[in-house]
Amino acid sequence: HMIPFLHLANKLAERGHKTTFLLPKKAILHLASLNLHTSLITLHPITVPHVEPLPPGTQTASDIPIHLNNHLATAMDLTRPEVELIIMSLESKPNLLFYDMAHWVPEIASKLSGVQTVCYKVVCAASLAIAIVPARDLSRDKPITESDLAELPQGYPSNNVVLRGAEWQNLLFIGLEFGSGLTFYERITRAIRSCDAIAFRTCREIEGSFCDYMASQYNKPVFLTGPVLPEVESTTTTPLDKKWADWLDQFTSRSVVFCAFGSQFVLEKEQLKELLLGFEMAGKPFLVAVKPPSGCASIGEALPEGFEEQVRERGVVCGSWVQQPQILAHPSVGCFVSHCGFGSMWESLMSESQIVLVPQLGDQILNARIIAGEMKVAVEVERGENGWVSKENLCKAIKSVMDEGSEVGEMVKKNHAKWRGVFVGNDFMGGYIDNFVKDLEMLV
Ligand SMILES: O=c1ccn([C@@H]2O[C@H](COP(=O)(O)OP(=O)(O)O[C@H]3O[C@H](CO)[C@@H](O)[C@H](O)[C@H]3O)[C@@H](O)[C@H]2O)c(=O)[nH]1
Repeated sequence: HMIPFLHLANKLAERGHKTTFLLPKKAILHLASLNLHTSLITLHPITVPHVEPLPPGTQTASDIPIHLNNHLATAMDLTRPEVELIIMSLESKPNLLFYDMAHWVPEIASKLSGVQTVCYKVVCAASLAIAIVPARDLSRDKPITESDLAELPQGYPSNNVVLRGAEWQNLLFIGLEFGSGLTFYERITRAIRSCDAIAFRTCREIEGSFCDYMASQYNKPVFLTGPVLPEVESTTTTPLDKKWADWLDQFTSRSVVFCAFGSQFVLEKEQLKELLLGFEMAGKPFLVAVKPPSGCASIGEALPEGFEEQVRERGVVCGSWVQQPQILAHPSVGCFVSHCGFGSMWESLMSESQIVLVPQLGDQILNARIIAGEMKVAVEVERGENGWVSKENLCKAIKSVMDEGSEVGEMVKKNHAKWRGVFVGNDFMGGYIDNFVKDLEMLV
């Protein structure tokens, strides 16, 4: 979640506002190049204390498998004294404190007079509206079940942006512990209840009803920042590495399939193998950038036998971080196979690529319902009963958007162009930020 916070700091800096951004040292190394206004944005290190059973040196969620996030949240809570000290010793008193899951930030603000707090949410508003609202009485006395969740909270504003059947399992984690003895549900409701304003990285055009629902559930003002994305073509943005630019340059316009699944999710080895066979089957050039699957130290261990030989001319699998926005902006890329994390969702909507979705976690499924189900700008890959994504289904989805003359392909392309026109035209993003700044000024 640090990338979207930094994007927002950049937009505020463009309007002359200063930000001090507290984050782990390792994240600073990784994200420093995204800081486009070093004179106004200070990246200030914090030390993440060791908490068992986290591997030594853990600093961010992308260092660990998802089931350990609970302990990382405990470690985050232990940074509170350091965070408080840093805030108290800032040269000038801040007007606003932004936070996400650190529910205790408003308690620090209350020690300084006149400091307002904003709980900034960088997941879709629908994912909070469906799960983490007071209308759900998720008491801790009994474990939360799928059927508890499948009953929508009273007043939830959609019958389409929902999970179905076994997909509800993806939300059971909200009843589990997420740091310092709190459940995820308790942590997030506490964080939202204690802020002065809630902010969402979304827009009214696609999530207005969910934002209104959140405002009424929490009885708080809700401010929207819009998508908040940097200009990929700008001179301040680091250009795409030559290695990838050269590789992509050899293919014709819009012919390459690019796949990435975000900073967090780790596939099972067999599922990754199956997906790779699906890319090969689709017959297009492809670049897959995913984390090595569970149990594998490197991506090489996860490749199907003879795969590298077979796809040498047209396929690459990379197990480390690539510059996703720059790759999406390359003219050879024609299809983005994405997990539909909220950041990737916005980046895909702004791109000219066709979009194929393989959502993994609960919020990603809701994002997919919004952009594939409601906006009809993307195709979601069908899963088998056990949640398995077969090579045939992946190949079918890719071909449905890439093959010439495909009706589905034409339909999503037309809808995507229409929505892209909305998001890219008329200073859509700038207008949202300007309004957001006005909302903040009123709050202050
Ligand atoms: O190799 C990579 C992989 C990712 N990215 C960037 O990293 C960000 C990834 O963000 P996102 O698409 O939101 O995915 P996750 O990292 O998986 O995000 C987490 O946070 C999201 C909210 O931002 C939630 O929607 C997801 O469920 C949760 O896993 C995007 O800006 C990508 O461009 C890269 O640049 N290179």
